[in-house]
Amino acid sequence: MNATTPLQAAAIEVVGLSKRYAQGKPAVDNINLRIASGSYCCLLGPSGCGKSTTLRMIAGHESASSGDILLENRNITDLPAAERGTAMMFQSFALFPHLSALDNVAFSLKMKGVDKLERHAKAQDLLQRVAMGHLADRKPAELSGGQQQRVALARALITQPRVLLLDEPLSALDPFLRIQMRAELRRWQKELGLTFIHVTHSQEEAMALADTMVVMNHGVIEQVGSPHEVYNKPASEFVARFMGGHNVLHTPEGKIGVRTDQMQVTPATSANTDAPHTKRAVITDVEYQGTYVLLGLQNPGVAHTAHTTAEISVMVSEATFAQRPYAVGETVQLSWAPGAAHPLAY
Ligand SMILES: Nc1ncnc2c1ncn2[C@@H]1O[C@H](COP(=O)(O)OP(=O)(O)OP(=O)(O)O)[C@@H](O)[C@H]1O
Repeated sequence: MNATTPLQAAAIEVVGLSKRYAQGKPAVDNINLRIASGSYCCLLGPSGCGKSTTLRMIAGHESASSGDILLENRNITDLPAAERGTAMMFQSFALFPHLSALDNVAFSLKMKGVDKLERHAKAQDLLQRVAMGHLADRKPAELSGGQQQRVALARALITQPRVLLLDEPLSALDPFLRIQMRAELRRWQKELGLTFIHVTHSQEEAMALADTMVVMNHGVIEQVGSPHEVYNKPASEFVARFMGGHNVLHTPEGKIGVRTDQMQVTPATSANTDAPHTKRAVITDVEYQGTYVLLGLQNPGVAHTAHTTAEISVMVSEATFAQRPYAVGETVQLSWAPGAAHPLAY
């Protein structure tokens, strides 16, 4: 699939990019992608889908088997990592524990042989930019998670990258900190006006952060779009199921996706069978979730045991459910507005 973001200039363009580690299907299989300059792009997909390999090839930490990578129209495919104009921020920030914030930020300049006075001045300047100037002498263990993230950001920025690459930067954090940190990442990206490419396996994280989501599976791109587009119009059964909140139904017109909150439940009557945009189903689970009740349903005639998993889920508001509660075993009629059904390509 060709994935293009029109109008804006591309910071990164990937053309026919593949990575083959061994015999068999490539880890990344001939992908095409344009990432708009100044945008927040999330590469998303299940474990093993090829998202980290894609990021590592952009970073120059992995060679491409074929294809090209362009950064602002410059072909960087075969350049060493340090000459590409990209920088990487790793999982849980990967700061050196024995170095101060200042020395962590100055580290890559030290490796390049920049003298101490100059590298410290540059590092201090960057720490000030991320509101950490006053804590430059602290070691990572003496900083909060949020402060560590800002040091990691300053450390990545010291090479003046055009594109910042983030490999699951939040995955090792506890859930509360993760939500705080992602809001901060998003703020810094907008403030710095840089292009961020962030790899995650979390749909929620990608939806919260991305201007553009790239959903990958088995080494190929399944869909590219804004979180709203991807969530509301999943292109394939995989995307609908991976994003969650959707039912995949087989209709005479083909496979469709319908959001679980856009299906209505009514008691089954003999009058309402077999109409378009409706389906008979039997309730197998009733889960109270607070503001809504989640009904699990199965096709009629399927034997229901403790091991049966619901084929269809429907969210009913608490108030609607209170007006007409449903019980396990009850046969109901599901219906949806024609506009709520999205055709799935495969
Ligand atoms: N160095 C390697 N040598 C051989 N195979 C590899 C190597 N790195 C990755 N792979 C394989 O390539 C495929 C894609 O891996 P990749 O790490 O890109 O996936 P991912 O989507 O980032 O997964 P995760 O979320 O688990 O990190 C997987 O099948 C993986 O086993």
